[in-house]
Amino acid sequence: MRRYGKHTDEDDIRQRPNPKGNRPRTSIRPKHEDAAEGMVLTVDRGRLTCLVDDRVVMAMKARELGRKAAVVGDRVELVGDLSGKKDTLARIVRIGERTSVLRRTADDDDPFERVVVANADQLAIVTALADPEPRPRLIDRCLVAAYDGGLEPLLVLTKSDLAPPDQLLEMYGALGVPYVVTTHDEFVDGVAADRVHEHLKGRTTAFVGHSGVGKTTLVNALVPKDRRRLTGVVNAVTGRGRHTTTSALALPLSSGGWVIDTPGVRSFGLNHVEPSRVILAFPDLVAGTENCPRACSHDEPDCGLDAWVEEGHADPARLYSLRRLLATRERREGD
Ligand SMILES: Nc1nc2c(ncn2[C@@H]2O[C@H](COP(=O)(O)OP(=O)(O)OP(=O)(O)O)[C@@H](O)[C@H]2O)c(=O)[nH]1
Ligand SMILES: [Zn+2]
Repeated sequence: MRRYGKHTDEDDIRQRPNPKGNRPRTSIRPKHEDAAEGMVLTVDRGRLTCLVDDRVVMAMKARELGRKAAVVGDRVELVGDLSGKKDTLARIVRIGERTSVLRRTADDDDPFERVVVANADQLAIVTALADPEPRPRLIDRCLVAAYDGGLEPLLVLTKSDLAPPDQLLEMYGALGVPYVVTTHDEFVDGVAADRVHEHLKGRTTAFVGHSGVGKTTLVNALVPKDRRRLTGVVNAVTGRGRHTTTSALALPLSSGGWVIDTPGVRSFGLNHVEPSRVILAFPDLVAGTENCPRACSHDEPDCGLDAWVEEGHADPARLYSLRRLLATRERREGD
């Protein structure tokens, strides 16, 4: 169902098969040769806050871009007033090719995938070890979204003062996902932020998490207020110090990387996911798909991976993990 009336700050993409299999032609160039490059920091009802050099510039999408929306993390080209002064508005005339896309589908039967964040290298999946209880299926779904979109996952397990991480770590051991465990006291003395920061240096990391897991506590510790002011992000967004939009928000790290905070998620629709993209995150299994039927879901009786693993080419635990992740594409109650 298309909700034309409802504005979201994410990029909706209609899934249309392309019968010729060729790439769609783009209608850009040769105009705007003098356009400046920038990065989208946040989006609020069609107004985009962009970083151009070291200035924060408000912009809107040029009509010529059509339905394609710029999202947080997009590299864009802008024309018009780029001074960043109050009440000025630039125009985004080009959206650069994306190196990665964090997508979600609002519901699994929603034909529209939404790009939430573009060009992030890493997806930090923030999960509390208690209060709220960890939800492994939500973690699995986030992992699938990361693998599908070309982001490397990082597990951030918070509130270890309330419950131990052993069980979760065992569950994700075979996947080899890097992880950090934090406690309440470590936030107070700054150790937690430093330890997480080690994984973020020079990279762009999107943070996702269920409401209440401690994501805000973590992001605030990683990007203190004075750093936010450095790029004027806080004032530029709402003037109220806390962004209240449906959009993600890019915040600069002192190490040169970016933290992209996303609104709390309750679910993570995976309608858009392609098993053929997910398996690329399992390089030890890719060679075993040679004997798979065409468009194999890798979770069906004829899948070639069973024989491959039986022959001892790969660890059965890895195939089990892959199948568990692929199975989360089917929605169950509580997702
Ligand atoms: N015990 C304990 N509590 C924590 C820890 N980190 C955060 N909290 C608490 O957990 C609660 C939720 O933290 P937030 O940072 O607001 O969580 P959030 O994920 O941003 O949640 P929303 O703002 O609802 O999206 C707060 O009361 C924090 O003080 C921790 O390591 N241990
Ligand atoms: Zn297969």
